Amino acid sequence: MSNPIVSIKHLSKHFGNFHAVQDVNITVNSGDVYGFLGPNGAGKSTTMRCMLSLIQANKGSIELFGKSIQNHRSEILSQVGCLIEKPDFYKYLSAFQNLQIFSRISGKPSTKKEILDMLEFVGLEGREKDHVSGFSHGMRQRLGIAQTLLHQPELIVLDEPTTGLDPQGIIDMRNLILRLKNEQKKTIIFSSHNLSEVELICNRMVIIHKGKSIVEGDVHALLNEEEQIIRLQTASDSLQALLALLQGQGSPVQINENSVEMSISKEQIPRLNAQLVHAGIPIFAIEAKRKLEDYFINLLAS
Ligand SMILES: Nc1ncnc2c1ncn2[C@@H]1O[C@H](COP(=O)(O)OP(=O)(O)OP(=O)(O)O)[C@@H](O)[C@H]1O
Repeated sequence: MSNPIVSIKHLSKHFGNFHAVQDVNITVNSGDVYGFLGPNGAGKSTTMRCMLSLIQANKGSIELFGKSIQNHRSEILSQVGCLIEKPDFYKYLSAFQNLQIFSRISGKPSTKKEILDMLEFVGLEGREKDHVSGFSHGMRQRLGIAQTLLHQPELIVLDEPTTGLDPQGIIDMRNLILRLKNEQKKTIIFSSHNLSEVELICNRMVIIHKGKSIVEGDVHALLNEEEQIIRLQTASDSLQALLALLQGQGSPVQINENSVEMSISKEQIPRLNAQLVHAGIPIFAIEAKRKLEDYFINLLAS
């Protein structure tokens, strides 16, 4: 197996007495679209900042492209494009002029054609001469991505790139990330607090909660678990009959006045359904959630 692009081991970062990140472990391989998933304040941005050496970690090792960020900072960062904060532009200059200035500052000036191609790639063709002041939030985010790509980095790091975007903007951003992976063969790390977003575009992910990496791995392996949580809703006067029928089938998670939540394997669900019909127990709804989904929803609530 090839060496990981990013290897973070036992990373910790505190601000005064507050432990923002504690013993986080992350491995990102070449070609991954890797999701940092976690609720607000979980420690995603802090982990990214440490990873890019924008802030100093207190403990742990961080290697990108097989080299320590501490010892090879500029060499490593020349291969990374990042959008960590809201991108800042010269509002009264055009999209083209902004990219031209950034590419000159980066020390690797792009040609006119390269800048126009980049604007086309992010879906801003035809808007290159327009002032950024007239751009929507989604257009600015895409221009921000164009800026991160100008120096042809191998790794792209995006901190919550869909936050604040309207539904179309979110779809555009997701498609752009997938095109970066498929057409440009980039490795992408992005953070989100939305499980379904991570599921849609990532092949690997880590869940970060209260500064700790809780689960890391292949998105489909983590989400397509056979074990499910189902919620059966019945009439309150049928609850006892329902509980009696469920005895010995899976393990109850929660019992309410007119519903039961239980953990059960996927293939048991049709048989249970048939038994409920046969016993004449009125069921108003059966909802199934994957265990990780349930787990993540509980994390958000905690
Ligand atoms: N410079 C700082 N000084 C003090 N506390 C900080 C600092 N930066 C971050 N924190 C705290 O560390 C915790 C983790 O913050 P972080 O921004 O990494 O979370 P996040 O997962 O990216 O959340 P969000 O989705 O809200 O951006 C938060 O409680 C935050 O208030």
